[in-house]
Amino acid sequence: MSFLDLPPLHRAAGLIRLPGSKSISNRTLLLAALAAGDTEIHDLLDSDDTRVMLASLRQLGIDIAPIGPDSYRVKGAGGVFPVKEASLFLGNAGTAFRPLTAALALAGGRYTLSGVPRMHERPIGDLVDGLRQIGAAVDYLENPGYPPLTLQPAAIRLDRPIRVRGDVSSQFLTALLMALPLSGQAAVIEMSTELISKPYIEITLNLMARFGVKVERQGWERFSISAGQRYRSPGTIHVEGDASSASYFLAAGAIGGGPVRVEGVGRDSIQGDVAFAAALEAMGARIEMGANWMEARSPAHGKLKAFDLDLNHIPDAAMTLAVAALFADGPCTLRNIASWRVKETDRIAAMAAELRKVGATVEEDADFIRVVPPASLTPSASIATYDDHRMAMCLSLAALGGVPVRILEPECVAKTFPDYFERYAEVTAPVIAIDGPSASGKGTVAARVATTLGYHMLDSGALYRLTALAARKAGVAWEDEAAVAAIAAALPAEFEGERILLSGEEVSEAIRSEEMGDGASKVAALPAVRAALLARQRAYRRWPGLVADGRDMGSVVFPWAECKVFLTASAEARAERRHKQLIAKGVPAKITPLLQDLRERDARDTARSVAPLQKCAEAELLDTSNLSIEQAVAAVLGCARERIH
Ligand SMILES: Nc1ncnc2c1ncn2[C@@H]1O[C@H](COP(=O)(O)OP(=O)(O)OP(=O)(O)O)[C@@H](O)[C@H]1O
Ligand SMILES: Nc1ccn([C@H]2C[C@H](O)[C@@H](COP(=O)(O)O)O2)c(=O)n1
Repeated sequence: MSFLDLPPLHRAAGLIRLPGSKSISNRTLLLAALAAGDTEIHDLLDSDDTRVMLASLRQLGIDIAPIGPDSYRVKGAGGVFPVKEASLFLGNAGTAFRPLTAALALAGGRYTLSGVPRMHERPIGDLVDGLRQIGAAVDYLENPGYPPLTLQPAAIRLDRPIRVRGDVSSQFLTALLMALPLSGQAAVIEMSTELISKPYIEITLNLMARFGVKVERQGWERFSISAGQRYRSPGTIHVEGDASSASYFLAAGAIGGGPVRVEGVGRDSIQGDVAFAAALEAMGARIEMGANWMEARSPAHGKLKAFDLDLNHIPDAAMTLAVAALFADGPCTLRNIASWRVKETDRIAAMAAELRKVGATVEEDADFIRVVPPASLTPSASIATYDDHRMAMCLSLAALGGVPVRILEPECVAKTFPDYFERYAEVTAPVIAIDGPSASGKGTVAARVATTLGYHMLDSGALYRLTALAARKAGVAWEDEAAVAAIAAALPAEFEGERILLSGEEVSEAIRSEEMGDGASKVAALPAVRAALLARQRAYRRWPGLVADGRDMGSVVFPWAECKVFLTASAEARAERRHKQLIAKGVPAKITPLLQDLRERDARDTARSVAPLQKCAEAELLDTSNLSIEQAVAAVLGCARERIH
């Protein structure tokens, strides 16, 4: 069985650009396919569930072309699927299965829809009942009330309101709402029970409106669509970041100190799960929010507070609260979450079982769960994930209790967040940032510290040197900001141990020349080049930790680094070191021009407008003019031991 061992984590701080929202991605794909005209969709989520929807729509004859990273052009079929007979396999993607069932029931073709075994255990009877009321020919292929399904052409009549239950899944209502405009007739849906997860219906109505179809809503009991409304492409749609995925990072910030900032959702979001931030705030976490971002930090004093909340409106993000409860100052109760029982797994039972493994006392019932946090978490729990992405992501937060945690079958996160664990490491792995001027010994010291601690290493100067070399090879002037930035953004560089490759060619020595050092300093002064290399540098932050050396590691790239060192030495000592280094390599060199060159480089690196070389207030100053390498290494290790838990 596959597994991932998370190390004990003590702190979370950093910045995450969220993947696209699953709910918005799959709704938008379907609406774009049903609309008249072409739609460009940008920032689409790339995950198992969206791949299922893309593949199904293509199978149904919809022309969908990639036009860039996470961007597609969908040629709308104007409400008529070109393919009239198909057998679709929809995995465990509820956001594909339910809406496609309704849309295909009105499409006048012969279709079968099936999924993985768990999908065949997830109820769909309420939706089928609703479709049958309007004359749709939908039949169960195995067990009544559950997929797989078969659909046949039928005459659709909308002469009476459709009565549908809303207390098992709001996706049934979403599916009907999105499909009914295909009939061209006036349609009315009346809820026969209380509707759960209302914010998901708001997403549906919002997106339908963007595609030109207006739904009149009377409370949450009755929905009307007037006759003759057709989907029309809005032209371009940008998918927001996923608010449910944001919950793991916000919780990490609330548990592990923070700040953890997520970009892609914020105050202007159409997703109900942004309300998760309010629940964290109720626990005492400090939350800040902008139009398109949210940020969480631990309470100013003491632990997170216990809670007793009705979480019906945020069923997915509520799972994250169940794990945050491990860090609360008392028992926490999550109410009105019966829908958890029919999700990817029975999430109430699964959550209870796994929280017990890390030491919590858990009480569960049909629609609530109560978590009593332990005094300290049980180390080395093996967490089962039930082929449920959210179980894996939520339970990863337990490691923030300073205990190792094993996540079994971690690949299940691919359903909505394929690189979740890499991103989680980017806010939780400890960082030692070593900045300083040229030839101060940063690289030498950083490499030895990394080896001693078993940490990863980032030589950020090498990226600027590689950019300068790549520009030279491409005949691009080092002053040409836009062209050099384009090179930096797509830098074909690989690091294989000591070997550095550019487009497959070894350049380990070539980038170390004084000329490339000078070129690096010049391209590094260009803001667009620095911006192009920022995310790439941050991606080096991996468990168990990172030692990063450069000029702006502590100030810009890793401002959250636990341990920051400003390593320096007098210009004379540095010129002498560089001289020795070059002579040892058999490169002829003279002290005076080296000293002159170092001073010029210092001046340029210090005076530039973006990310200048400077000592941050919180960085430890280490002057190595009169220190041996061993003494310098010992000093940095001392700082790391003191500042990293
Ligand atoms: N106390 C010391 N600490 C670190 N390095 C030292 C020390 N004394 C001598 N050196 C030597 O100084 C030389 C320059 O070190 P290094 O290349 O690590 O510097 P750097 O700051 O990374 O330079 P650059 O920024 O130009 O890459 C190396 O040959 C190293 O062995
Ligand atoms: N984080 C960094 C790293 C390097 N640079 C620039 C400035 C240096 O002159 C040049 C080469 O770096 P070195 O290999 O000597 O460490 O790259 C920077 O601006 N920011």
